Formats: sequence, structure tokens, C-alpha cells
Amino acid sequence: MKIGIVGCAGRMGRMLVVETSKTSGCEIGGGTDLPGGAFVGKDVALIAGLEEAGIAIGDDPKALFNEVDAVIDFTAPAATMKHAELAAETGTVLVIGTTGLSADQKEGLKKAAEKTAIVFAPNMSVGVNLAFALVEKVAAILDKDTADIEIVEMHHKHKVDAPSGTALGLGEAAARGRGVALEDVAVRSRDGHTGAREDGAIGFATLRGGDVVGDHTVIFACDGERIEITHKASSREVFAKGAVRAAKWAYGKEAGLYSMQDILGL
Ligand SMILES: NC(=O)C1=CN([C@@H]2O[C@H](COP(=O)(O)OP(=O)(O)OC[C@H]3O[C@@H](n4cnc5c(N)ncnc54)[C@H](OP(=O)(O)O)[C@@H]3O)[C@@H](O)[C@H]2O)C=CC1
Ligand SMILES: O=C(O)C1=N[C@H](C(=O)O)C[C@H](O)C1
Repeated sequence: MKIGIVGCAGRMGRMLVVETSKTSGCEIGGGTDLPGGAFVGKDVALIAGLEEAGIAIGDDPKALFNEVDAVIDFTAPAATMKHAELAAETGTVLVIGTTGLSADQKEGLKKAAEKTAIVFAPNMSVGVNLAFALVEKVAAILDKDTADIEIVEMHHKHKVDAPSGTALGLGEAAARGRGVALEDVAVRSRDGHTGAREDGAIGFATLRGGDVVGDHTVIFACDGERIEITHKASSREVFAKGAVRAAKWAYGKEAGLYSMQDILGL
């Protein structure tokens, strides 16, 4: 199958070009950068450190969607929404890793997924998706009178959204386990005279610096003991592998909004 990578010059974009090229049954069908972007016209494989493929990076996503069987999108929320519209219009499979989408934007994805198969996941690694399942289970066992849930994440200094999509996903898993809505209990930051912690709150703390690929810890703090579930990504390859796997899985599936949990059978 032919896979297109939108935002192919980004940190994840380049990794996705490499992963697609080395996955059996997959080939690079093209890539895009922003119109006027520095990489438009350059070879999609060459900028990812591979041998030249003879495919120039374009700036017209519609042409790409018409050319390929699936598109992988790790870009930015506004761009992702345009790509979702194009996927719906052309019936192309779309795999979305972009984080930081608003609630309205997530609703927009549901609408687009009425027309084509879309996989949307804040983290494509097997380990994090397993952590989602573990966190839900632990949160269901340790009620709000037994454990305080805090989620700590650290990422590289270039990351633009906070808390990370994965941290919010872990929060949602914990809230699901507790049978509550995350938006009702989330405390996304603390500063100043905050007062004592509310029972049942799910707290978030965000750290940024250096080249950290992605660290997440969910802490269940009880009286006299603490359980911590930690995931540390040491390479972006795990996300790229998951995304290409998702594209292969979704190809030929009926329209719908899918998650990595569907793909991994968790
Ligand atoms: N789900 C997962 O497993 C993971 C998700 N992510 C998420 O993926 C996203 C990207 O991360 P990362 O690769 O580090 O970020 P980068 O900024 O390195 O890459 C994003 C790329 O998309 C480009 N871009 C933006 N808008 C458009 C557009 N309209 N058309 C084409 N290209 C566009 C950017 O171009 P320019 O630089 O010119 O703006 C940039 O090259 C983030 O939301 C991040 O949180 C990251 C890792 C794993
Ligand atoms: O921006 C990143 O780099 C990452 N973003 C995702 C997120 O927001 O959770 C996934 C991963 O942790 C890397």
C-alpha cells in the first residue's frame, strides 16, 4: 500500500518516512510540508536520511490524498482538521498522532470518520497503550478515599502542547476506572495558595527540557505506600512503528474512528 506523510519534514514525519520505507507491503507515496516551507521540492526520502526516492515533497495535501491509500499525520491541530476533511472527501485512511486537539476538533474527527477509517491516538506505542489499560484497572480498584492520582510527564523543549496528549489519555483511563468524567476532576496545574488537595482530583504536572522523547508516570498515592506506573520512550521509532501498523490495519476497514486499543486488541 502507498502511504503519504503530511508534515514529512518534522521530527515524527522523518521517522515515519523511514518506518514506512522499511515496512513490508508499504511504500512511500509522497509527503507534504507547509506551502512556502523550506522542504517543499526536496526529496522526501533524502531529507529522512534515506537514498533518494525521486519523490518531491509537495505543498498540496489534496493531491497527496488522491495519490495514496493512507495518510499519516503528526502535524498540528489546525492542519489535522483540514487533513481529516480531505480524508472524508477522498475516502482515504487517515492515521492521526497529533495531540493538543480541542473538544470541538475531536468532535470534527468523529464526523469525518463517518466517511472513512480514521485511527486517532495520542500515543502509538505498545507500552503506553498497555499502561492505559493498567491505569484504568488500578484506578477501578483504588477508590478516591484510598489513592490520590497524580500524573507527571516530561518532554523535549520543543513540545508546544501541555499536558501531553498521553498524560491526558492516562487521566481519561484513570477517570474511566473511577467512573467519572476527567473534565470534572482534572487539576491541570497548581500555583500559589491552592488549598488542600480535593479528594478524587486527578492532578497533572508538566516538565519540559532537553531532548526527552516522552516520559509519563501515573502515581497512586495512598497512606503509607505509593504505586507508580511509568513509561519512558527512548526513541520516536516506537511511535512510528505503531502508526504504520495502524495504517496497515485500517486499510480496507469500514468507516469509523478507531484507537490503538482497537489495533492492539487491548
Ligand atoms: N501519537 C503519538 O504517538 C505521538 C504524537 N506526537 C505528536 O505529533 C505532533 C508532531 O510532533 P513533532 O513531529 O515532534 O513536531 P514537529 O514540529 O517536528 O513536526 C510537525 C511538522 O508538521 C508540519 N506542519 C504543520 N502544519 C502543516 C501543514 N498544514 N501541512 C504540512 N505540514 C505541516 C510542521 O512544519 P513547520 O515546522 O514548518 O511548522 C512540522 O514539520 C505533535 O502534536 C506531537 O505531540 C509526537 C510523537 C508521538
Ligand atoms: O510531542 C511529542 O514529542 C510527543 N507527543 C505525544 C503526546 O503529547 O503525548 C506522545 C509522545 O509522548 C511524544
